[in-house]
Amino acid sequence: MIRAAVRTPYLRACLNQSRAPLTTKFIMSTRTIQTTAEIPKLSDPSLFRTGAFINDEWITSAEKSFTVTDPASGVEIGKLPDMNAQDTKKAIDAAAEAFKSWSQTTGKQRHDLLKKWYDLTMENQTDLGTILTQENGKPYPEAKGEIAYGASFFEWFAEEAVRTYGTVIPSHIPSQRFITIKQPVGVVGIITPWNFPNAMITRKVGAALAAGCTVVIKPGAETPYSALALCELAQRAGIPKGVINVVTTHENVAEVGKELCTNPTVKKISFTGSTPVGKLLMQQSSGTMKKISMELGGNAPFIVFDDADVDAAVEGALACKFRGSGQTCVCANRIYVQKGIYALFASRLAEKVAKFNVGNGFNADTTHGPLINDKAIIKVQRHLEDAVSKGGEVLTGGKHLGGNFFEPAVITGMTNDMAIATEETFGPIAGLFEFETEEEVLELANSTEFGLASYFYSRDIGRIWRMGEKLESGMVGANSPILSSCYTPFGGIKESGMGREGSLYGLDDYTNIKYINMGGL
Ligand SMILES: NC(=O)c1ccc[n+]([C@@H]2O[C@H](COP(=O)([O-])OP(=O)(O)OC[C@H]3O[C@@H](n4cnc5c(N)ncnc54)[C@H](O)[C@@H]3O)[C@@H](O)[C@H]2O)c1
Ligand SMILES: O=CCCC(=O)O
Repeated sequence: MIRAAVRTPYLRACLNQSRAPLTTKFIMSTRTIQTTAEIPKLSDPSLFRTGAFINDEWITSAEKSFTVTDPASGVEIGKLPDMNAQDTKKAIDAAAEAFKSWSQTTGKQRHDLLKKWYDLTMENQTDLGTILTQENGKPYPEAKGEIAYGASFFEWFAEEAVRTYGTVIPSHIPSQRFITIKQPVGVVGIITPWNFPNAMITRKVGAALAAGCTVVIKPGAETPYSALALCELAQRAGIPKGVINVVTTHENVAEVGKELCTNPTVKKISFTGSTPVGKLLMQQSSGTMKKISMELGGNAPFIVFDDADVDAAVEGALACKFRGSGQTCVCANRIYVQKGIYALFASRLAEKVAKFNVGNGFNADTTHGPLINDKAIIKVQRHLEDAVSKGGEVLTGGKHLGGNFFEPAVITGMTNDMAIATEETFGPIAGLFEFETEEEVLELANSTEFGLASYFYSRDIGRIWRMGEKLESGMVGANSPILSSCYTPFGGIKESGMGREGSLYGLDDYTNIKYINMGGL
């Protein structure tokens, strides 16, 4: 148990002379957090697999192994083989062999298997949620929610598997006819992060398998057990040998990644993670001209106009900024609030954030879990200290509570020279910037190399259209803080990546269009 008192000494009466008087008060909080908890027993312990999964075999030994730890307690969860380029090559070969028959199955056959996988995932939702909370730390209800979200991609893409329609193109030459068909690209290399250990995999693998591709997955080293549990269920669903392979690694990640990107048998790389790693993988893949999908970092603006429903905007900011303790690529990073409601918004937001219960994700009253590791703690501390050193004021939170726990914070008086203005925090700090006009905030919102998600709150229909069209991001939430679903296209522009996951577009990333010209008629 860790106790932390947050004492903030004073409040400026106004943010500065020209601004509206600030009625916001600092929120004093004394938090007692529970870092340990009883972990529920798995009703099916065989879901906790202790080996990598290659060609339908569980591989428990390698030259080296790595340890996976519970980010809440620091307790070791288990060890897994730290695989290398040679192991990766074996997985690629297995996937290539399996592709020969899997690519020839009908859409209906793939539908049935994906649907079975979906059913098994939902039947085991609680156990999968337990594994996920243990390795990622997110609160148990949120983890079980992720399992349902992740499974929805199996269901959606099962239904899409039977709809990979081609086209008939009206001919301009009497003796010829033109058609297009969609074909699976081949073996896909999939690299995913730790923040959604289940859903970041399912939305790629669901689409890949539905299209007729086979896969080699490299999950986040912090959260590999969720990926392995999915493989156990895929095996039970009857998905054939070699169609899904998981290479586990930590220390050898660079060589495993390089093998996936340079091996000519792999025809596509689908990556979710940071922009610098995404750029490296693109460079490495260029030699074999692979098809690429990149779901990369963000720096989402969250804009609240004077004409917004302030309560809805506060609730939206709470959900959008603090989901997964701020460790979500689509989390609000820069919160812009118009001058007339700045103080009101700040005070209401801080009041709610002060009531969050930080702790071990398995405790029933925990609303926000730990960050993933000490690197994440160091980054949020750096962002907070940088903001404070440049004049930002912490209304609530901002303390390192020990271990990987950080007290969710609200900071006012944010300025554009602060790190949060340009860097993705990926943690629980809500920094509030004040603005005056729509033009000004639009320019600020778009002044980033990222373009994943943007959000705004307004009740002016003209403004809703204008902002929706002018914000430079792949996804925009207008009075809506959560964008993700299997039905809608997820993805970014600019340095947030390329490609779309989920939705009617999701399968396209895993198919090639072939044009066939039938002449001599
Ligand atoms: N756009 C999205 O859909 C989305 C979703 C989740 C996370 N993200 C982004 O991911 C980042 C946080 O995740 P992270 O810190 O795990 O990112 P990361 O880029 O460090 O790691 C992501 C994955 O890449 C692997 N990796 C790291 N170096 C590699 C290399 N040299 N070769 C091959 N693989 C390598 C990691 O082991 C992990 O599996 C944030 O920037 C976040 O915005 C984006
Ligand atoms: O972290 C990025 C993905 C989050 C989501 O799918 O909503």
